[in-house]
Amino acid sequence: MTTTVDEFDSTLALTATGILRDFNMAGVILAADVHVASRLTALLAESNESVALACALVARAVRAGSICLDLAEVRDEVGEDGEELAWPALDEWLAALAVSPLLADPRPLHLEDTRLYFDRYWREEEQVEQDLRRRAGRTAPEIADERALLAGLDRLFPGTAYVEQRNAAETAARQWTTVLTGGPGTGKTTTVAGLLAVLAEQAEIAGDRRPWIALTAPTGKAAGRLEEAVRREMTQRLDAKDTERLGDFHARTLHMLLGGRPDSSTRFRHDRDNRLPHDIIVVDETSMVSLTMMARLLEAVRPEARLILVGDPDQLASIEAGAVLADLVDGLVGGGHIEAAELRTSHRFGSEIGDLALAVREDRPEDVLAVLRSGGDRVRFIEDDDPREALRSALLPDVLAIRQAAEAGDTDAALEALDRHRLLCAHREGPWGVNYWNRTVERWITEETEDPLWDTWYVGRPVLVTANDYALGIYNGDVGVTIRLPNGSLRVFINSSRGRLDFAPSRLGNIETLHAMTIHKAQGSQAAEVTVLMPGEESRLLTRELFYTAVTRAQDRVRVVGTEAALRLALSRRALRATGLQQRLSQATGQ
Ligand SMILES: Nc1ncnc2c1ncn2[C@@H]1O[C@H](COP(=O)(O)OP(=O)(O)OP(=O)(O)O)[C@@H](O)[C@H]1O
Repeated sequence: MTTTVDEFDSTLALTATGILRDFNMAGVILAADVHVASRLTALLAESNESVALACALVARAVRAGSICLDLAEVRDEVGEDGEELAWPALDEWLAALAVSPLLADPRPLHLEDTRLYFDRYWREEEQVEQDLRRRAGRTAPEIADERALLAGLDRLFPGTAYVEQRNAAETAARQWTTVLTGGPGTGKTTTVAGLLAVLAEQAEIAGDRRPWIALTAPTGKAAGRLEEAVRREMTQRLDAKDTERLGDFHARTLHMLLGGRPDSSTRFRHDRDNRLPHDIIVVDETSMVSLTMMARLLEAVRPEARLILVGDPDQLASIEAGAVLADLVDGLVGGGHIEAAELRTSHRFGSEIGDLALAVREDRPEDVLAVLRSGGDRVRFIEDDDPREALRSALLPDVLAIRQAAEAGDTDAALEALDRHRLLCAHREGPWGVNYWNRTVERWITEETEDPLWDTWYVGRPVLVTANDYALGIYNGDVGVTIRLPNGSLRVFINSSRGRLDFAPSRLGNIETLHAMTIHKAQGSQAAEVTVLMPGEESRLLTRELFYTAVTRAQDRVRVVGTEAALRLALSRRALRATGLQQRLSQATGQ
């Protein structure tokens, strides 16, 4: 058999030989993975091909968000693409690794059972495990006045409607580390606000100063939402005394809380030698926190500070390596180190979106389809493999409303129209991708308005900020609109957690057009109405977590566009990430 090699295909490593070449040609590993393996094996004079292959496969695993490679499972996980390849037998593979210079000091790789790690992730995982075990092993925090605690919980979470939240708050009040989990609208923020009030009351009773509280989240957008939601709870539900006890606060990104350093993207001003001064640290959207950030946070939290990790473990995990929240639920709670604080009842959605989300979480595909097809107001399923017409009629009214308001210089109306609707795509490129749909919407605008939109910056261009810019005060996930000022010039107005800011277009670097957005980027944000464009069945991104994350971005209405086959496929596939944190935490003694 002869194979034609496309020498311009950047995924192919033209210099690869032997087993690396075979795996590369089959599309299992990319050129970048081959380079990592070749460099490491050359540096440490390792000639065993199966070790080189293991190296390349670890690089591949990390690219896909795993912390490590499970050698016992990789063959199944690769599936069809690897069927014809000469995989090493597991025992021989492990034996070759055991004597490899790559696993001797200074070891770039670590082997733990059948899990193979790059050193950095192995160390981070171990640090996270040990810090969590240490925190869980401390004597429980003292309650200044038991009766006042119970009375406070009853006051802040009254009646049967709040029982779940009351119990979660009580659990959290009695431990140093809490993982507070729940789907969207299950009252996580309400629980946090009530818990903070109870803890502040306890501090007052004990004669301590007002607790120093940090509210934080992995993205600026999520931090902004957290602050807004806690403020809302304070004004709507807490009485004046509780509010006064809590004092004023601002939510910040984890980067800002830990204190970014110009010389490093993975090290911060606050660390084990310079701990955070706070007494209570609340982290929202913990599903988006990577292993590296969790490691940095845990080393910076004082042992006698409470840590409350809030999130939804069914959502997509961080785009960086790790699936920390799910591991904490399975390992820290499942391993019996701490008590669970889980919220299950949705209070926000009309029941249809709540029912849909629950059916996805609980893996009931027939019910998912039944809710989607029930013909209700809030959930619609447009079963079409050519979504153009459906999307045009769904999107155009809001797109034109943004444009009209932007032309008239009405920033409020333009930003309000922008928040009404999001088109979410799984991919960036290709026919189901954000780039294609951004261009398509722009073409529709041209057809409707006869404006050719020659320039990148046009009136009504909605934008998404894609990187934190501390100098400008805008953060990854912030959104804005390009407005025409009375003098004819264009100015971009962005809703940031620092308030509404405006800029000349030329000052903005990390920006994308926002007629469509990837589901990954939409994590941590919501819109009144969401249209989810399902990719074709061949999409590798199609997973249950992706679909769940997409539909739960909607506050009032969700429209799913795609085929039943694609939907069923998504529901049947989990976004698997190999990590060892859960296993480590589940072991009785992990020291
Ligand atoms: N026990 C309850 N009974 C009725 N309504 C509630 C209850 N708890 C919370 N709510 C209301 O439900 C909505 C969602 O609550 P909250 O914002 O606390 O949920 P959440 O889990 O933080 O949501 P998300 O993560 O999706 O932002 C809010 O409007 C809140 O006031």
